[in-house]
Amino acid sequence: MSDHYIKMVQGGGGMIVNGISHKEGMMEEEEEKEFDQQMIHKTILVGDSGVGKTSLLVQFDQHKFQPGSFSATVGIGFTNKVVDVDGTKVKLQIWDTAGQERFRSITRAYYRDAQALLLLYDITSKSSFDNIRAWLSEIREYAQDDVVIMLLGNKADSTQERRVRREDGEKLAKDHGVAFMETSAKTGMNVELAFMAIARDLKNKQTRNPNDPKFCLEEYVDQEKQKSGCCG
Ligand SMILES: Nc1nc2c(ncn2[C@@H]2O[C@H](COP(=O)(O)OP(=O)(O)OP(=O)(O)O)[C@@H](O)[C@H]2O)c(=O)[nH]1
Repeated sequence: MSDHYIKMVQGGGGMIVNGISHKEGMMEEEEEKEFDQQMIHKTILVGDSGVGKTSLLVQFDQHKFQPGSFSATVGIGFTNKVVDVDGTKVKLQIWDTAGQERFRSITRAYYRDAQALLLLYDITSKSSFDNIRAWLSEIREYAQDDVVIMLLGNKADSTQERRVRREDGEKLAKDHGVAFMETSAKTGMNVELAFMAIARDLKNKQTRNPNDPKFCLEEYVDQEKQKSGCCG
């Protein structure tokens, strides 16, 4: 799988991207047996450089945040994560893409295999928010028609530096028919919820009986946010 990386440091059995150790990308044979291949879902993180894609994934996977100097992702890498949705194990294969323009053609090549996309902007960066429309049209052009999309306004902990109002994020998401929440890779706010909502939607899509009511990601996200009493 290391071919998928333009530049990557191979560490003992694992993979290192941006100095952060990712879990072994290839599934172990034993682990693979446990999973119905149909239940492995490709999810891609996209958005401008610096919005916090790698940090979000590290927070979800390792419950860690590494503050300090920013090192842009080069190429693309992935992390496997198993989550439990109502007693069913769902495997998310989460691809962390490079936000820099020069890597866009690589990112695009991964869209068509993606079942879900987490599209991030940084609430302290107006330009990252303004670019969301362009990201969405690119996604519509290259990804599958039924891809699950969630818009995330990251760095919600940075209240002093906020440049994008939550209402504006909500409106944009609504206009494009996608789910929305604000997250913080730093504090962990809504990080688990975002990935769990995606996993639940993907699982429901797959196991749904034609007579069951259709799962609505946006409604589910809203309900969960209310339950947790969270604003984001
Ligand atoms: N305060 C705060 N800082 C964050 C958060 N998420 C990421 N950062 C910081 O933002 C910078 C960029 O984060 P990355 O995760 O590397 O961004 P990226 O989107 O992966 O960037 P590319 O790899 O270039 O596409 C780093 O300095 C992080 O520490 C957050 O939720 N809150």
